[in-house]
Amino acid sequence: MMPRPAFPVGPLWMIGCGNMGGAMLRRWLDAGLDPATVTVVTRSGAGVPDGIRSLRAPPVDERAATLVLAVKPQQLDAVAPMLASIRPRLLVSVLAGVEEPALAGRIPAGAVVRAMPNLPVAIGRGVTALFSSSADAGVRDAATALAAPLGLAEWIADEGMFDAVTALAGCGPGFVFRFADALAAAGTSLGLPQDQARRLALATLAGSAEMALTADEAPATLADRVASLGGSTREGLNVLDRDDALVDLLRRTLAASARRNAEMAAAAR
Ligand SMILES: NC(=O)C1=CN([C@@H]2O[C@H](COP(=O)(O)OP(=O)(O)OC[C@H]3O[C@@H](n4cnc5c(N)ncnc54)[C@H](O)[C@@H]3O)[C@@H](O)[C@H]2O)C=CC1
Ligand SMILES: O=C(O)[C@@H]1CCC=N1
Repeated sequence: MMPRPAFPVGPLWMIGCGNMGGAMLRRWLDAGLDPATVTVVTRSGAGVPDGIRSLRAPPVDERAATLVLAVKPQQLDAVAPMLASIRPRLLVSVLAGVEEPALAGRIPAGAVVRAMPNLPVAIGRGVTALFSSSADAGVRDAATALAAPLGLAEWIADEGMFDAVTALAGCGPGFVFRFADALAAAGTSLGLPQDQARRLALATLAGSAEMALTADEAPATLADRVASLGGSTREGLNVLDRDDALVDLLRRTLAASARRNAEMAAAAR
């Protein structure tokens, strides 16, 4: 296995540390990020990992080399003024929708990287999409080094694709968790005890995903392998496939999320 790239040299400040910031930071610390180089700035002080300096305003005793912005898009204008004179080498924003010029215009930095992580980064099995208009190799290496311990990291060439990537991978775990519940509920409706149905649903999802990730064949081929001719899986697949029911449902699901990302982008322009 390739050695993981080293974390960028500190100090690293994280602004906002809720569901996503907290998941990323905990994973970075597990992966060897030096806690002494990290400062978290939040409104409430809640949710900051033990052993990390937690403040309500940016520190005055150091300058951030890397600034990770992890507040909600709607909170950007509340935090931007206190960050406007920091001028970090690298600003990494995980804000859905909010575009690079909107970030650079509010928080001057050597370079801006948009990152779109998802919740499984907490266990190092997430997806992080990255975009920057900067071609600087140092900037790209630093962002890649931050994303690598979180799971799969992919650079996106066109910022216009970022709302789509966000809908698929950023929001995706929410849809998968909902699917897991629906699969379990469907099992319960056939008579299985609720806790057993949930265990079976989650293990089935995990095993199928792992198998699809490592298989040489496409998921469609794997589905055909489950569906024996004249058997019961085919009957079930016929329900999902009729009039492209599942594909259509997911198309509308992702389109709704992408639309909301575009609205948040427009609000921040
Ligand atoms: N939750 C998720 O799965 C994902 C979230 N994101 C992005 O991550 C960002 C954060 O989302 P969540 O973590 O879910 O939200 P959250 O509400 O859990 O966390 C927000 C954090 O910002 C802090 N905050 C709010 N106002 C502040 C202020 N004025 N000054 C300092 N800190 C302040 C809060 O104290 C909290 O720590 C969003 O921009 C979202 O688009 C991106 C990908 C996935
Ligand atoms: O729901 C949201 O707006 C964020 C973006 C991706 C996942 N959560």
